[in-house]
Amino acid sequence: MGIEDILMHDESLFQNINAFDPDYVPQDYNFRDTQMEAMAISIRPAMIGGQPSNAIVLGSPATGKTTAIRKVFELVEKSTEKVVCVYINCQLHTTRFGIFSQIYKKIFGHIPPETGVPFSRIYDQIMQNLQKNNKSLVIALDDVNYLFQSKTANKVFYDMLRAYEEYPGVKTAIFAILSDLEFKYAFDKNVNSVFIPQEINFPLYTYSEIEDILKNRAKAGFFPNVLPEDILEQIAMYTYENGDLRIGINLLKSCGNFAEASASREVTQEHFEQAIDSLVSINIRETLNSLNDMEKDLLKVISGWEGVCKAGELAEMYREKTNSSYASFNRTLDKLEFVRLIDTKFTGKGVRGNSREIILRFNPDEYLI
Ligand SMILES: Nc1ncnc2c1ncn2[C@@H]1O[C@H](COP(=O)(O)OP(=O)(O)OP(=O)(O)O)[C@@H](O)[C@H]1O
Repeated sequence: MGIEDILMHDESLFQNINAFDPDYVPQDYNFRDTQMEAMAISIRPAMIGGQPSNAIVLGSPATGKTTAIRKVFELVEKSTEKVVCVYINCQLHTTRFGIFSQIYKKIFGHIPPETGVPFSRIYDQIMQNLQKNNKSLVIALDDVNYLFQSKTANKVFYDMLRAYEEYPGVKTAIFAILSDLEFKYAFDKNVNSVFIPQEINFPLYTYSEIEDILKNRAKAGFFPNVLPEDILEQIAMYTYENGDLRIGINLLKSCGNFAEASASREVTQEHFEQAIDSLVSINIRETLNSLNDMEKDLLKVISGWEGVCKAGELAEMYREKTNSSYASFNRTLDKLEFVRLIDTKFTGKGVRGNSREIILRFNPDEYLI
């Protein structure tokens, strides 16, 4: 059956539409060998009865951290039963109980009952099991900054890394993943003395790496000849400029959807432009949803501002409203700029950037803050 027949048959341009899903694990996973090797070096001692080492995994969103860790964990578990690897998303699991429940589930095959069982019992069962079976435990805490927000970071790190004191012979390590590069973490002393991580950096992809990754993804997702080379290049350039690979993967998918909707056999310039338009509004909405109350409050003040919005005047008004410090105002403003909801323009005047002009990057009438 040729491509024409296939298209006539099910009228789809997609060979595998799941290739664009967030949890799709690509077969070709290039450009991250160095980082995956560093992870393997950290875990390797545990495979021969030694102590695995801790790591901080740093990189902007969509630089491949989660995928790399999942791949390494899978390889480790394939080659030994001596190391238990658990991946935990800290946006979903923010409590000590929630996190150890995930570890418990990995070891015992089911989540512990949510009521009636104290944390200490679950913890004890996990550690006893590791001790008895002579297994090490390596956990990846993705978006670990959420544990600091919920004030559980110190407890969780302490429980994990000092387990050997109460359960001699138990070997544990943490891979802490951070995609908010601005985030400065600080632990208590008793955690600092046991959490001495090696740093594993995931740099932003270059243009040609992005193009290569997107080309492979398009190959896995579309039938041949659906995506012309020049559209791929435009998608790669847009992705590179926005610094987020997920945008490119989303764009591929929506280009395909727009092409299909207009019964076209290939993606055209018009479909690409439609895809860009739809993407911008989805992204802003998602970013707005992810803000905390303080960030939303500041953005509301900026949206309602009449005339030119200067940082100094904004700070005063915001601080009056919320009783917050200059430092927290600046942090919040930086965050809004970092997520690209605002731009700040230096005018060269004023102290400490007080005369910076704040410019909204979206139309506030179209979105609910
Ligand atoms: N080298 C690569 N090759 C192919 N696909 C990749 C590569 N790196 C990242 N991706 C894809 O980009 C998307 C984001 O990757 P991933 O979730 O691993 O990034 P991340 O750094 O953990 O992001 P975040 O910090 O936002 O959680 C996924 O769809 C993944 O498949």
